[in-house]
Amino acid sequence: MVAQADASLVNYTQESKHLVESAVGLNSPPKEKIGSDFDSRMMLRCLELARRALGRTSPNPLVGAVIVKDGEIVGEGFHPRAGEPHAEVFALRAAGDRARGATIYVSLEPCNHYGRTPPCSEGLIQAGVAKVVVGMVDPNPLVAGGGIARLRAAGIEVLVGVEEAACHQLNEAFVHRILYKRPLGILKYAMTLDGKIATTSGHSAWVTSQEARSEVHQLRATCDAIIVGGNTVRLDNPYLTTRQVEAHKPLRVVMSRHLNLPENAHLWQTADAPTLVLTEKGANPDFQELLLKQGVEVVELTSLTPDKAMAYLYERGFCSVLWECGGTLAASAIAQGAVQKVLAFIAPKIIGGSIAPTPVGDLGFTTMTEALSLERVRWRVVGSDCLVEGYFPQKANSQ
Ligand SMILES: Nc1nc(O)c(N)c(N[C@@H]2O[C@H](COP(=O)(O)O)[C@@H](O)[C@H]2O)n1
Ligand SMILES: [Zn+2]
Repeated sequence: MVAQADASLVNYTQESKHLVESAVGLNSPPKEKIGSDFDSRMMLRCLELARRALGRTSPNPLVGAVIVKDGEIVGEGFHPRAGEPHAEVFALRAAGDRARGATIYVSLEPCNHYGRTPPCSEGLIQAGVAKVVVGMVDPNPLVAGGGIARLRAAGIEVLVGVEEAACHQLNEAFVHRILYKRPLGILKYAMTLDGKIATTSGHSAWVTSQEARSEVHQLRATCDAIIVGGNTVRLDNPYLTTRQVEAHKPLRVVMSRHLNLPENAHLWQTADAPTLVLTEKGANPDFQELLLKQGVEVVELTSLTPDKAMAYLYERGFCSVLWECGGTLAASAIAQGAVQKVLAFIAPKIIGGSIAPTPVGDLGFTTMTEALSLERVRWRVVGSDCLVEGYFPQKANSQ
């Protein structure tokens, strides 16, 4: 039985629930283009700015802002990390007095609450902006349309939904975290044309091309954590780094119930990225001591399952987790609803072998009608390989 994740929309008022459902594409029909071509260009610039903080803002979203006066950009900003000012504040600082009577473009609805920082809605009102163009409604129940309502109540013109799909795409992990109270789980694997991730002897270096492997390093830099099981550490001895000096370094997470892991794994011998081992209460105290001496963090959970691991990483403020595990753990993560998105690199190679490992282990299905179908499927060529991407269906629980 595969778990179906429900978005809990019960914390919203009836009005904000509709706004959020529409913004995040739950229960809503396709929409027409909103705003002019110039509005679209400015919003895409906001997204470009927001991307400068990729991987560094969790639990906060990626947000960019641009201020335009008389057709010219007079201020820009983006949110660099949680605890620091929001994108709008940086843009207002850059624009100074030129913000009065100007239009501000912002990829996410301005906030209207006191969090780690004061409400941007009030900052925009005080700065005297004439118009606010918003990419998407903020699904955070503390905002959820409240920022837009506050600006309109102050007499400011507000246009909502410019390049909404692109704004949503950039913050899909933040949106998922808010709605489902779990990080977005992304399962990534590389397999041959005949569906194998290694030969029968376990050799897997390399299934895909150099270009595909570089793309994986870039993907890692956008995620908060990369998770594997003990088997992957024993068989592949991975580094799980981004290999890029300047990039964000996601937390490397190993799930191991008994800590029957090699003492000299690359993960504990390389300090280039932080490492966390999740285990169960009282597991192998000697090995725990060895890990701690190597600077590896160890956390004992009462029971170690993919969902428990995701619940723990949610509490730590993570928005996105990349599953780079073997087939058995991948099947269990899918079955527990810990995977929402799949990225499959397919190499045009055939290695054969009926016992060679496959990317997803047994899900207990016996008929094709039980197969899990992905939606919003896209594919493109990367080097000599094909990257197929899709999502498991999600639903809103809005009674
Ligand atoms: N519009 C907007 N711009 C930004 O730059 C942001 N970071 C946000 N974030 C929203 O506010 C919440 C975080 O508030 P604090 O940073 O703790 O004050 C976050 O959950 C978003 O809802 N919004
Ligand atoms: Zn704000």
